Amino acid sequence: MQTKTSVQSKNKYAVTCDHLHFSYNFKPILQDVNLAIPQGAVVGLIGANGCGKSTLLRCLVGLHIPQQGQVHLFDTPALEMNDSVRERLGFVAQSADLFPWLTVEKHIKMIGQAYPKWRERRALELALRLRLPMGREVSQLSGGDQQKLAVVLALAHQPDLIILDEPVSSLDPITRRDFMRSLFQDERPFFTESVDEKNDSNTDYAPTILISSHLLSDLERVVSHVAFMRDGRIQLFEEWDAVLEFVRILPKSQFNLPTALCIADNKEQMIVDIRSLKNNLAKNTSLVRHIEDIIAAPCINGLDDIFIALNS
Ligand SMILES: Nc1ncnc2c1ncn2[C@@H]1O[C@H](COP(=O)(O)OP(=O)(O)OP(=O)(O)O)[C@@H](O)[C@H]1O
Repeated sequence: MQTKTSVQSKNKYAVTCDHLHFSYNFKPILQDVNLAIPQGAVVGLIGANGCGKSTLLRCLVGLHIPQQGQVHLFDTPALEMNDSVRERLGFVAQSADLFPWLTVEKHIKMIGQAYPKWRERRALELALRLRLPMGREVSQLSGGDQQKLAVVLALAHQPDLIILDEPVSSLDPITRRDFMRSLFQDERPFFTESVDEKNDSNTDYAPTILISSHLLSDLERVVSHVAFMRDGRIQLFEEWDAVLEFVRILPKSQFNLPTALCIADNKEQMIVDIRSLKNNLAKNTSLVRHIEDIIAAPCINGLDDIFIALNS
């Protein structure tokens, strides 16, 4: 399983975003988005409908041009991506971008011609494992099968950065579980497992993965990091283990801390990180009285807890 332990180095980023702003027809969608995703991280991008997740992902891969700010993929500006960076990227948009008249098998064979590192055999294996009907044209595939094919195509050139925009939204629960296991929970990512390629020199392949999904229980099993968006801003970007250990959701009726000390708040609750509260103890005497109770407050149970607190 690829976990936070496979995050290679905090100093090496697969993706950085600096003060990104994006508007549709003067309507601001992304507002001062900053992100630095370490290489090897598996990041869950989470947020309510319409908060800007797809827009952000499209800015990251250079499909949208931000009005302000910069995106870098492996230190190259996204808008100046050359073929060598493009080959390191696998992107699956929310609606699959496929040729309706081509079969599954033809897609796998044809798309490969554009990539020097294309693993056709592995792509065929994954397609079979996901029970894709190889001889059927895309126009006759279900929405879920189209999603699966788009992911197979995005992974087959062994990209170093995989960006998936709601890749499992049309899959039934059993297929979804198999699919997530194929991608994340094997000993190594699926594409390095092929028996006939056991001697492949690239056995440490651990791509950086950014995946947006509303299926939070699926995400929390596989992510090393979480990025929560609200109203076009990144509200929280953190290692998932650190969130589980240090984040508390507190009732305002019991604790009423200054908003500046919170990650976010709603009418009834505050989301806090006890590490930053501890750093502020010297400046805020009322905190001193509360800090032990705050530390003793229950940890969060899952991504649902934060999602609900951020969006209620
Ligand atoms: N082409 C467009 N023109 C104008 N507005 C758009 C366009 N595409 C998206 N928007 C608006 O931008 C906002 C963000 O949309 P986006 O698709 O990025 O949200 P999202 O977080 O991915 O939502 P969801 O979870 O529903 O997929 C929404 O208010 C949406 O209506």
